[in-house]
Amino acid sequence: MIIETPSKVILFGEHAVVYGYRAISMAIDLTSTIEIRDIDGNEIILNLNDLNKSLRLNLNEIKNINPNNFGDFKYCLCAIKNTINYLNIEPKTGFEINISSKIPISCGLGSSASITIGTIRTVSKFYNKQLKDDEIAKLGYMVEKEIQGKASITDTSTITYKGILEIKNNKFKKIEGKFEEFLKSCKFLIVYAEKRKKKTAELVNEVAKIENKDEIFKKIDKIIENSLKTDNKEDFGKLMTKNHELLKKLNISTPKLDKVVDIGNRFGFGAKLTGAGGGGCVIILVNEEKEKELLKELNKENVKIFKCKMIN
Ligand SMILES: Nc1ncnc2c1ncn2[C@@H]1O[C@H](COP(=O)(O)OP(=O)(O)O)[C@@H](O)[C@H]1O
Ligand SMILES: C[C@@](O)(CCOP(=O)(O)O)CC(=O)O
Ligand SMILES: [Mg+2]
Repeated sequence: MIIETPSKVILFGEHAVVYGYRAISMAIDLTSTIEIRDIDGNEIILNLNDLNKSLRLNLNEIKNINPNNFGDFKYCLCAIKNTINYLNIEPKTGFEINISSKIPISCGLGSSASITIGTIRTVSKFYNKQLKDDEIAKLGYMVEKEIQGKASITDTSTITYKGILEIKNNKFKKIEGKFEEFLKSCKFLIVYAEKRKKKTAELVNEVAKIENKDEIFKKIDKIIENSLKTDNKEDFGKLMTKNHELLKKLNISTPKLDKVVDIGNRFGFGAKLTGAGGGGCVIILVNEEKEKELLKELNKENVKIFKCKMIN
């Protein structure tokens, strides 16, 4: 059995959302693929194809492991463990899981949440249990929280329910109607600017220590309130850039991210870093009249450009 799972991009509100403030996020068509098959014996074999890493463990170990001791395997292992415990089954059949992904790892596009939700769907189906999306999203959120320490439902909910979500107080609402139509008419570019040196967990914990963070988060919340009322790309882009300026005050931007955002401002309607920051990706709202110049400038910067579509 093979299951493909999307990733996400945060349009506004990363970090603030961890503290109950608003965020807007969108599921995108960069996907991870998880394959599961039964094997003889009572083992679990995990192959992380992109990282060239494999792990074998005994089936009866899984229920009590501490995933945080397993490096890059931790999201996948925690998802397997929590799913088996939630389903309340005694696993008897061994299985092998193969993970491969088109989502650049640890750069703000929710690769961890994609792997987590994909693993939960795969393992529950393997045991012939049909989980509802609400159960899958909840299990996924518990995994991100367990590994990150602090987390919001943003990534796991967006990847489970797809489309565009508004998150507030750790609850979500699907964005539909006029604002959805406006967002669908917007062309976004996702630019992988540089490798991120830190994992989301570390960045979330660093932001937690910033004393005036609530003041900054309140300003971000106001930006989102205004963005929800607009149907003008120029205004929307300016709001994205304003959000970026506030993220800089949380010390999660870098000179490279700022440079790409600057190009996004000069040749597009606006731009901001997306996800936990500290490197990784920038999202740019394209001004189609200047798209050629935008791409020309970006191509001078040794970046990778993803033209992603929203998945619903
Ligand atoms: N292709 C993959 N194969 C295996 N594990 C992955 C893969 N992509 C992501 N992960 C897991 O997710 C972690 C990165 O998560 P995180 O730091 O939250 O970054 P992101 O912004 O991409 O979600 C990796 O260290 C690894 O544990
Ligand atoms: C920083 C945060 O708001 C988003 C993190 O996204 P990512 O793992 O960088 O894709 C954390 C969260 O919402 O759990
Ligand atoms: Mg993540």
